[in-house]
Amino acid sequence: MLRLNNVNKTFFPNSINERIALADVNLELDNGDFVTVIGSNGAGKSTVLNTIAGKINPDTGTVEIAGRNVTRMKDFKRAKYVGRVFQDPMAGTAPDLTIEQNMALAERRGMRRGLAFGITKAKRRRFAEELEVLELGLERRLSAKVGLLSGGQRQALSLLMATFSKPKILLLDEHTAALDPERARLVTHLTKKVVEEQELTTLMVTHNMGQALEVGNRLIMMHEGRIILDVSGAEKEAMGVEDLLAQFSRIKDAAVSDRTLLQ
Ligand SMILES: Nc1ncnc2c1ncn2[C@@H]1O[C@H](COP(=O)(O)OP(=O)(O)OP(=O)(O)O)[C@@H](O)[C@H]1O
Repeated sequence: MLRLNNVNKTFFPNSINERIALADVNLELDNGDFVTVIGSNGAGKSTVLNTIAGKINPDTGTVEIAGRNVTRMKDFKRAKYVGRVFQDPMAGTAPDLTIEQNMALAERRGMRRGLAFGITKAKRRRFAEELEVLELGLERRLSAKVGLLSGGQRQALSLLMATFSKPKILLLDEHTAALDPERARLVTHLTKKVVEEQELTTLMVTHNMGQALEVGNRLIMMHEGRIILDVSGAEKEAMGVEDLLAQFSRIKDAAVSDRTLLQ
């Protein structure tokens, strides 16, 4: 479903500010894989997501989504294959538009832009049904401005909107990091539910080790632009936070990110 082949990315090459963000990254995700990504500061986690989304062009290597080489495809064209939720609850939704207007826009993602929202009765009913899944009562607030929602409600809505057009790959970029623990738990729960129900292929960056172990069927750890650990299935299930910390301590000079939460 997703394939990164020998992807390299260096920022400011041959200068004093040179940063090797990705060094020969090879990664293959099968249909329905839910992979959590952890790593040290500057390990390259966001750069991996940006490369898949087309925000960053790799220097060398290729990106394939659903068997198609998208390496040089512009990000807005790739948007129909890629759903993404960011850390900032403000990033995924438009605060001055209503819930239903936001959803109508999300539905048009990857299609020709137009200003008309075209919200019919049938569409409104469908949006309400989609929102019911979240169990937050948002289905009764379709005409409320999104700016009035809490951070957790906005992230839940962003998650729903990101998965609207059945993306080939869902990218979650520390999407619970800015939420308080209770809301983070709620959004984590919703993430599991949405990903399972829609059988989405998902890559989730998190700085929370407990969360990285709790969700998904596979976990990768990055350090200095490389994937240094890749565990799945029973091996992942058997792992605890202390095992991840032990992995970090085995790497010379590596320290867990200073934002790391153990659970
Ligand atoms: N747009 C950019 N311009 C210059 N350097 C960048 C850019 N984006 C990332 N880098 C550098 O590339 C390296 C990898 O950064 P990246 O943001 O992918 O790491 P990360 O694993 O997401 O880190 P963190 O957990 O600290 O957010 C770092 O050295 C970073 O400084």
